[in-house]
Amino acid sequence: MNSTAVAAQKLVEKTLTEKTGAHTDEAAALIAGARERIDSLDDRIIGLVQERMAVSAVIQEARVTSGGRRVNLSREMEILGQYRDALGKPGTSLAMTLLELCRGRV
Ligand SMILES: C=C(O[C@@H]1C=C(C(=O)O)C=C[C@H]1O)C(=O)O
Repeated sequence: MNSTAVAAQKLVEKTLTEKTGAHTDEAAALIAGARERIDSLDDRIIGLVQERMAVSAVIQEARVTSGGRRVNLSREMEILGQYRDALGKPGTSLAMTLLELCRGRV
């Protein structure tokens, strides 16, 4: 690497360190790599939420078309319990947000 390349590389490293808040290059590289994995997981989670919304809409549509109600509270209680059992109290909030996305506010 010539001196310009070394200077450019140092600039990139400094930026990476600043971006991650790490105090060593090693930690900054680890954080940058792990953040890529988180971005990829978030993309998949968003895709799954959108898929859940579409499946939920099919169920609600079928029930409403058959003369029933859009919302089924006993089923929603089951879902809230499942998320709370798996994730603790914040799991309930997460499930409420998911249900709100899937069927709108009550
Ligand atoms: C999808 C359904 O309809 C509604 C939406 C739900 C959901 O998104 O999980 C759960 C209960 C209902 O309020 C269902 O009854 O299963």
